[in-house]
Amino acid sequence: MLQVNDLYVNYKRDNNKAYVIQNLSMKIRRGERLGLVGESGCGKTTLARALLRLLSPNAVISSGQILLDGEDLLALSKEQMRKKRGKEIAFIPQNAMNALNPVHRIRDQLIELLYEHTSMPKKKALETIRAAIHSVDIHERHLNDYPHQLSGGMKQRIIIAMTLMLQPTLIIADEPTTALDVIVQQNILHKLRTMQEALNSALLFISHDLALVSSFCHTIVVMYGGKIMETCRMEQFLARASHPYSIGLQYASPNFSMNGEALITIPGMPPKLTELSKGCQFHERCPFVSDKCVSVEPKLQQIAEGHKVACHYVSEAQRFRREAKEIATWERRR
Ligand SMILES: Nc1ncnc2c1ncn2[C@@H]1O[C@H](COP(=O)(O)OP(=O)(O)OP(=O)(O)O)[C@@H](O)[C@H]1O
Ligand code: NI
Repeated sequence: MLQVNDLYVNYKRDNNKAYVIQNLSMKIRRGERLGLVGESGCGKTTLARALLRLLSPNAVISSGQILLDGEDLLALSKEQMRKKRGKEIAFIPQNAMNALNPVHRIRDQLIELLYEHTSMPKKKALETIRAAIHSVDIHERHLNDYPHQLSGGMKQRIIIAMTLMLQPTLIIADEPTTALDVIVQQNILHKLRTMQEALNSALLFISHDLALVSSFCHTIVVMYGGKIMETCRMEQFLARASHPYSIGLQYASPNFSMNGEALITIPGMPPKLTELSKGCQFHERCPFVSDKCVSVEPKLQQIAEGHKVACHYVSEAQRFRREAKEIATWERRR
C-alpha cells in the first residue's frame, strides 16, 4: 500500500517559490485504481514525480512522508530509490513513447532492464521478454525492431509491458494515453487494467479526462492549486460530488453522464501558488464563495465513510449540485 502523509513540495524560481503540493495526504491500496484529476497546473505531475523522487533539481520536498508498504521512500538513498523505481514502482510517463531509446532494438532495451534489476540468466530473460510483449498483443518479431519502426500505440504498449515486467507493487501512469486515438486508447487501458489486476498492484492514474477516470478507476482524488479538494469512491463521486470544484469539473466535462445539458465552463484561472494559501484555493472562481472562504482554509473533512471534502459549506452540496448545472451560476464570477 502507498500512503502519503502531509506532503509539501515547492519549486524555487528566480525570486520566489511556488508551493505546488500543500499538505497532501492520500492512500492507495493493493489492487486499487485511483484517478487523480484536476486542471492543468494543479500539481498532478509534480505529485507523481515526488512519489518517484524524480523531481527537477529546483524542487524541494519540504516535509511529509511517502510510505510504500510501510517503508519511507524519502528516507532512502538515491541508489536505493533507483532500485525501487523500475522494480517496485513503475512509471508510465506523459509521453511514454519517447521513453524508448531510438538507437537500440526493443529486445536490447528490455533485456537491459531485466539485467539491471534481476539476476536472471539469459534464457529466462528472453522468455520473460517474449511473455511480456505477447501480453500486450505484440508479435515477438518486433523485438528486432527499432522504436521508429513501430506505431505510437505499439510503443506505448511496449512501455507498459516493459514497466510491468518486473511486477511492480505500485504503478504510476501520468496521462498514459493522451496522445493516442480513442480506439488505441481503449485497447491500451484494457491491457493496463488486465495486468494491474493480475499483479494486484496499486495504480495511480493521472488524467484530464473525467469521463475516462470515472469508468476506469475505483476511487478519485480531485486536486486544485496543489491541494486535495475532494476524495471518495467513484460511485460516491458520481452520485454525490460535493466540492463546488468537483461539481464544476463534472458539468464542464464532455461525455460525463449529463443528460444532454449544455456544458458549463469554470471561469478564471488556477491560482499562481506563489504564497501558501490562506483561504480556500478555489475561492476566486467559486460561485458559492463567502467571506469565510477568502480568509479561512477549509480542512479536508470526512462527510461519509471514504468520502472527504474540503469546503466550509459541504452541508449545502445538494443545492450546489442543482445550481451548478446552470451556466448562469458560473457567469456570476465573470
Ligand atoms: N521545474 C519546475 N520549476 C518551476 N515550476 C514548475 C516546475 N515544474 C512544474 N512547475 C509548476 O508547478 C505547477 C504544477 O505543475 P504540474 O506539471 O505538476 O501540473 P499538472 O497538474 O501535472 O499539469 P498538466 O495537467 O498540465 O500536466 C505549475 O504551476 C507549473 O508551472
Ligand atoms: Ni502533468
